[in-house]
Amino acid sequence: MADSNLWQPAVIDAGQAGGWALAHCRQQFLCDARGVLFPRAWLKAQLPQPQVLAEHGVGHFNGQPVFVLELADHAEALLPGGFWKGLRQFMHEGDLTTFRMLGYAAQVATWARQHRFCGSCGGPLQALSSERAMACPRCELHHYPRLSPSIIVLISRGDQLLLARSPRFAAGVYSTLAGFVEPGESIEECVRREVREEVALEVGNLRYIASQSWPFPHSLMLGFHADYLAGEIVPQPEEIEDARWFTPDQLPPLPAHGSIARYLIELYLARRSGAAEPVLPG
Ligand SMILES: NC(=O)C1=CN([C@@H]2O[C@H](COP(=O)(O)OP(=O)(O)OC[C@H]3O[C@@H](n4cnc5c(N)ncnc54)[C@H](O)[C@@H]3O)[C@@H](O)[C@H]2O)C=CC1
Ligand SMILES: [Mg+2]
Ligand SMILES: [Zn+2]
Repeated sequence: MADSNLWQPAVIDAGQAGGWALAHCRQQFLCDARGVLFPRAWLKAQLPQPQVLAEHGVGHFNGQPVFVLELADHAEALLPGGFWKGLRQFMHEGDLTTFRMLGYAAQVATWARQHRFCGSCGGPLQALSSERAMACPRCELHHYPRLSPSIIVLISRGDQLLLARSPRFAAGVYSTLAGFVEPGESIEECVRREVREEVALEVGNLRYIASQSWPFPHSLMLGFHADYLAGEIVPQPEEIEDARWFTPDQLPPLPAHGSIARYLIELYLARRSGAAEPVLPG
């Protein structure tokens, strides 16, 4: 279980001195033998100035302020004994408090990297100290962190579950269907559209189950269960390599523990068999 008192997100002015620093670049964090948090003044003294594209206060760890530095590239020589470690690896290692802190810092840092200039007028942006936003002094537009709502759905037909493979998955792994919400649609419409697009089936009786922040790089997963209504599976070319009905006693390799995909599958199996329900971390 994550200790919610140990890590608390907050907006902190980067003009403030002291605290700890994280160094991020494209979903990876700089580490050394001591870990991922560095004394901030010390770390900044090690880094050549042009390396630091942005700096944001992201919250408090154990009561101390934490800042994230977005670095231009993955140079390891920046730090004696330094190496880069991916956000996914932190997730797999299972230290939930650290993963929540790094997931949040990665989203802020990625957004900061991509919002140094105003997308409307092209002028340089400035961080606000009152809220998490980049403001344009020239045209007064405020740019907020980017979130991409995405649906994820477990479909069942009697005793069977529909699971599918994307070519991006690890060998052998099958998962629930997922996809980004599009402008103008409700999340229920999104579930029906994604299922139609990816496997050409019709589903009904949608039940919202749970949500999960998915910082790869900025998704918010909205998890559903749906019943099969009609159709034959036709996998979407390019997106879906294979999709099949599986019975609970013949399941393929499943997505990683901690993912909402895994949770939706395990929750359904637990409810069917009367076993203890799994817990979605977060
Ligand atoms: N936490 C979990 O258990 C799982 C999370 N996911 C996440 O769900 C999200 C959506 O799943 P996919 O099947 O990849 O989506 P999808 O079925 O909509 O297809 C992906 C395609 O959508 C387009 N796209 C990329 N970013 C977009 C955005 N922000 N808005 C709209 N379209 C975009 C691209 O063409 C991309 O190839 C991804 O972030 C994925 O990592 C997916 C499965 C499990
Ligand atoms: Mg998809
Ligand atoms: Zn502007």
